[in-house]
Amino acid sequence: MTRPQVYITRRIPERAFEVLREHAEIKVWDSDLPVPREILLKEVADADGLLCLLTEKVDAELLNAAPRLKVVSNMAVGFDNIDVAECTRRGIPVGNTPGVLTEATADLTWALLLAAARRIREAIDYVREGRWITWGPMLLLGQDVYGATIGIIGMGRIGTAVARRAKGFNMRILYHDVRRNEAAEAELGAVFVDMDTLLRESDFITIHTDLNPSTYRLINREAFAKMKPTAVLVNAARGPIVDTEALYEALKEGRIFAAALDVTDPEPLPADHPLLQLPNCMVVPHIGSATVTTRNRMAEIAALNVLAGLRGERLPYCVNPEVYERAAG
Ligand SMILES: NC(=O)C1=CN([C@@H]2O[C@H](COP(=O)(O)OP(=O)(O)OC[C@H]3O[C@@H](n4cnc5c(N)ncnc54)[C@H](OP(=O)(O)O)[C@@H]3O)[C@@H](O)[C@H]2O)C=CC1
Ligand SMILES: O=CC(=O)O
Repeated sequence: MTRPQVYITRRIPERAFEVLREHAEIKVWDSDLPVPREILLKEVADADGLLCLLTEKVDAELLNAAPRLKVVSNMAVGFDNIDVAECTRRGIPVGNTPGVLTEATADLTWALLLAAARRIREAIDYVREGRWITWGPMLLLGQDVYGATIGIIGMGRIGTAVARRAKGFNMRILYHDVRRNEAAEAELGAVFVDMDTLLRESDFITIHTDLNPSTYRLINREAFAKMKPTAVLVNAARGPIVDTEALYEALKEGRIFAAALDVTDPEPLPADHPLLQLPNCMVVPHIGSATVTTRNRMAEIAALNVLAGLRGERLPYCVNPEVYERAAG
């Protein structure tokens, strides 16, 4: 019997190969850089399973090029790179990797929040550039975190994990979401507010929604105009949720205190982008889930999703479960 073919679009942790090797022929784009689109379109021609990353666009063109595809498995929790409706229409289940990256991403969010509040990037540059002459009463003054107000946009898994950490800093926790999260309210004393209140009252604003039509450029000029001049914005979700030009203006003109971004629009941000010239902006290269343990777990789940799809079983983590209703109906 011929074994199913799986295409993996990048060098990923070995754990994925351990899960799949016995059951499928694996072909991998064995590089740390994304597979060029034209190669990807050729490679999926005989693929039964696709294990991809958030850098690959899975759209009708790709699906047309992959007539045998039985499963698309994203090694990420976010799946805005995938045309899920189109996959569903074709009866293809789509998998993602929720939960296992929640704590790592919340940790990174807090690393950014603290670093932006206390101007750590500027402070490191200051020392490295030999400008450190003496202790300075007015040197590199930042914002207090302990006891401040945090506004969390998107109180899902990662938003809630960020709020748990905020409890340890004795913060007042505001949040906004499309629906209330009563569990987070009961556990953490988080208070559900409208966006206006969150923007006006928060000292720290962190973003943890998925990217969807309702969150695209949710943080725009109007939103920045409502924030405190001392506010710190952290985006650890998706770049296009923030209007980059509006952010640049707000930072440049001192309408907010600082921003720290794990994700950008465009992504990657070119090295000569004006945002990178601003002392009150800190950018890291989309490393929210980048710990050894977390990436191993993500690889494992992504592989288990592929395996289930190849076997015609329900994916352990499926973003379009309606695909099974269609199949049953
Ligand atoms: N920087 C990084 O490396 C990482 C980034 N991410 C990003 O973080 C996102 C969140 O992950 P996770 O917490 O696991 O996902 P969840 O689905 O648990 O949380 C997202 C929350 O955002 C809510 N939401 C959706 N639209 C809006 C809106 N317009 N206004 C307010 N809230 C909204 C969702 O509500 P509802 O469920 O009702 O739609 C949900 O409660 C991912 O989609 C991904 O894009 C994730 C991991 C790592
Ligand atoms: O951005 C990362 C993800 O898992 O989504």
